[in-house]
Amino acid sequence: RRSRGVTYPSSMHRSNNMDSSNNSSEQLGGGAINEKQRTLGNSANSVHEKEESWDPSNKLSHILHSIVGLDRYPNYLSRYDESDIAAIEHALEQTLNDVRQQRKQVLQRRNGIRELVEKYNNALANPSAIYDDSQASSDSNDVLQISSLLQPKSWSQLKDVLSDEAFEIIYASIISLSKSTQQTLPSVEDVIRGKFAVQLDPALLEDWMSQECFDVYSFQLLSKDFCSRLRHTITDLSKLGESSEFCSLLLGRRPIDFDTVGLNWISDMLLHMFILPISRHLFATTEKLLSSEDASNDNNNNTKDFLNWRQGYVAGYSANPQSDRAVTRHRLVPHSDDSEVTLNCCLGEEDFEGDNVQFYGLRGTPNEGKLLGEVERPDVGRAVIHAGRHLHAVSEVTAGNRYALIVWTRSWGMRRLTCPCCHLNRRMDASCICDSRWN
Ligand SMILES: O=C(O)CCC(=O)C(=O)O
Ligand SMILES: [Fe+2]
Repeated sequence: RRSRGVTYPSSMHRSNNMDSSNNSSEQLGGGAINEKQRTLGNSANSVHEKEESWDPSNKLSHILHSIVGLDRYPNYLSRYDESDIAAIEHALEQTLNDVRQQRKQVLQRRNGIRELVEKYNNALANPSAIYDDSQASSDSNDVLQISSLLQPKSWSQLKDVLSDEAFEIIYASIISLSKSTQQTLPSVEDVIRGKFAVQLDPALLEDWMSQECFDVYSFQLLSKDFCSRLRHTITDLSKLGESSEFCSLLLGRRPIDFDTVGLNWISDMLLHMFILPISRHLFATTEKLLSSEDASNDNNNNTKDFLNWRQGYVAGYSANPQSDRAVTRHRLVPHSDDSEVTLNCCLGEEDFEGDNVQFYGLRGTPNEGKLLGEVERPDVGRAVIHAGRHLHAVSEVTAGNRYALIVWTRSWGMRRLTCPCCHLNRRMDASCICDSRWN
């Protein structure tokens, strides 16, 4: 397999040999993001490295140059000799093969997880059925749901999910907004799905939220009971996932994605009720999600659209990683997320030790790479919210298991303006090669 990006040197953050390049997502432990070694410090893949050959299969920058060239110039390939053209074709074919292979694996895995969840639901309804293969499964076109964690249908059911503060703030804001616009109180379903745009008064945020360090804020979000039910559901699923019927799915060996296990409502709820309205005040201008004019205009309703993609999952850590408890890592190396704004809520367990979330500054700013602060062992149900480009790490867990609910969000509107590198560094003032002005 080609090795784009694996030539970086190890740094102080990567002294543990658990992070060696063969640490794929199927192995437990360590703190790697994926099998590629990445560092916060100077990369060897810099102008100082004298390795000058054209190698689009192994150098990401070379294949990116080809793709941009193909898009920009007519007859772009005419400037290459035949073997160089073959090298581009080969590199793109490898990428296409990666897409095809991953697509197949992703679809197979999702179907397998659907069966697993259906079996789990059957077992909840009839505890002796867990090993009974004769159970009829539901129609695969049904919306997948987990019967122990159904989407709240009423405001009083939502109250059981959220912390008291979070519920009061959301409920009061929705009542006052529907009164001022003379609408009837929306259904919880409409708010969860984003059909009713929640707006939060900045004065309420000031009372509710604390600043943990530069550009990182924390607040009570979920009820302890809900966190415990979610944790148990995740560990029950991963336990069933380790049975011989399902172990090839590697369910508890990777962070468990809410959409694949029928818990998509959790990601939707957190996006629409909290991340969007909070980001409008805290991140809209710094993360260039809205122009400063739009951000200060209270009547604009862009809030609904400015973050329009989300992925929610549970990440588990332990001193003793175990796939049947969905605790996959010891720690997590410094990284930025492929997200504009990230929410991270502590789910417990109650007695873990270590696992502080450390913040190392925003990419593209003078503080990049400097340790700015740490969030130590928050209360269960307490969340932090930060820009995805804020470098962060999770220190080693020294006792117990620790689960975190993570939601990543993106703005495709903003991402259409820049290439990934300008995007990550928020270089919106420069004319990016993706911008139509660039010629
Ligand atoms: O577990 C955490 O607290 C952070 C996880 C994280 O940074 C991530 O999944 O991107
Ligand atoms: Fe992260």
